[in-house]
Amino acid sequence: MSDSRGARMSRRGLFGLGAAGAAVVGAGVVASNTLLDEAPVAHAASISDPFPFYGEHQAGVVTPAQDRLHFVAFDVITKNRAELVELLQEWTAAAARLTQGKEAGSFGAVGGAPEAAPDDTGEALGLPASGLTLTIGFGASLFDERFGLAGKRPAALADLPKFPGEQLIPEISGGDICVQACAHDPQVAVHAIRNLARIGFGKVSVRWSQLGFGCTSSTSRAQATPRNLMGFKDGTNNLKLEDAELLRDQLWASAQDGSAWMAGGTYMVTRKIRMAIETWDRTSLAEQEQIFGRNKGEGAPLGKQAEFDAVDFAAKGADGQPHIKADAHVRLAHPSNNSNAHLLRRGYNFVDGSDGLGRLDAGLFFIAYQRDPRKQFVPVQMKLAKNDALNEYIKHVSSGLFACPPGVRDAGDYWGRTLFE
Ligand SMILES: C=CC1=C(C)c2cc3[nH]c(cc4nc(cc5[nH]c(cc1n2)c(C)c5CCC(=O)O)C(CCC(=O)O)=C4C)c(C)c3C=C
Ligand SMILES: [Fe+2]
Repeated sequence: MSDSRGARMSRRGLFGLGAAGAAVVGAGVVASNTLLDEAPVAHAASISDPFPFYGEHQAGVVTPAQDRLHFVAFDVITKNRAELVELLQEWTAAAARLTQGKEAGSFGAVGGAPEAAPDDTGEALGLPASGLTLTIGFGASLFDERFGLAGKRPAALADLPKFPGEQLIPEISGGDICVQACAHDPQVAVHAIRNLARIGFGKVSVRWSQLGFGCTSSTSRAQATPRNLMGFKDGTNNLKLEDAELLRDQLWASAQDGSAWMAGGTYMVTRKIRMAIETWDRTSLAEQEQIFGRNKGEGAPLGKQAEFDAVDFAAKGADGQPHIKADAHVRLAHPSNNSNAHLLRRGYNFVDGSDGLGRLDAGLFFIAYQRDPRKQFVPVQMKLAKNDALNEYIKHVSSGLFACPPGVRDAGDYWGRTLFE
């Protein structure tokens, strides 16, 4: 393709920042990271700004959770390993551009030859980076015989067991490769996934995807805790980007874990969890609060006053009963009752319309990152599935487990290089 009309154009360069008056987010701490910093993510100065793409870890994990999600799982349809590697390289180049507020390719939506399909789809023209992060993960099914990866499947990528009560739909579960796109503008997140799918035409096909809004977990102490669709603050006792020691211990994989290619990476579990919202809405406030073990207004542990007061599972009320019941969600999920297992939760609300019976098809698209799901998500979820009072109101319908490789170091690197090298 000729470059004659195609001077490099960015969304920004062409159409201006469009960021005037953008809200300031976080605590006003400006992103200051450089390549391969130990703590790669700070806070963008505004919700229009970009987060760095290159670094030791992928962005989109400890990055302060953005408001919108477009998550996609692909099946790889090419059987050719070289073609798959080439696609990962093309995707990486596009992701490096998109996350910085540029178009997917150097010609862009309108700068290429008129007789060729544009190398950007155009719907984000004029929009800023909007805090877009793109995070890739590899599912267990990629590690079969097709690409010679069978010997490289990490032990931590073991299939999840069947949990009591789950009703998984295979068509919206699993996948060879996933990409999590998070941004403050839904059009920017959707544009990114759409362009990755376009670039992957003939090599991958979309298996399933999910839109989300109103991040349901804060991942930084500078963020206010958001609320889930049950109306409760969600993410109060989440792993946060400021917890450096816990992140090293509980989030990032190391070479000593057994798969050297995953050093600096992490494991992502996704669960689409439908809520019986209409039933929940007819449940008394007192019962709702007992189910979670926190109050609805402040998000304080029952028996305490403020959101971040320490939980006391031994404390009892005047009736001699524990403030936080045996089957309360936070009692069952708390690290102190789970061999100190922590999760970095980064989920989103979803409403996929209604079900034709007058009920909203709504819930939580749960996403959790961790160093080893066998020691973290699996035991916690097994306990919840068996005992959680919340189970009366929720149903797990989709599941995913992905190994998210380390970050892309620089423009010569690509997503998954350590796996394919
Ligand atoms: C297996 C992991 C978890 C699933 C699945 C899950 C589903 C789920 N959670 C909420 C709402 C809340 N969860 C809260 C706390 C909390 N949840 C988990 C794990 C899972 N939740 C953990 C590890 C924790 C932290 C427990 C603690 O340390 O105290 C809370 C309280 C506020 C908070 O700390 O985030 C709420 C509210 C829903 C609605 C849901 C499924 C639909
Ligand atoms: Fe929870």
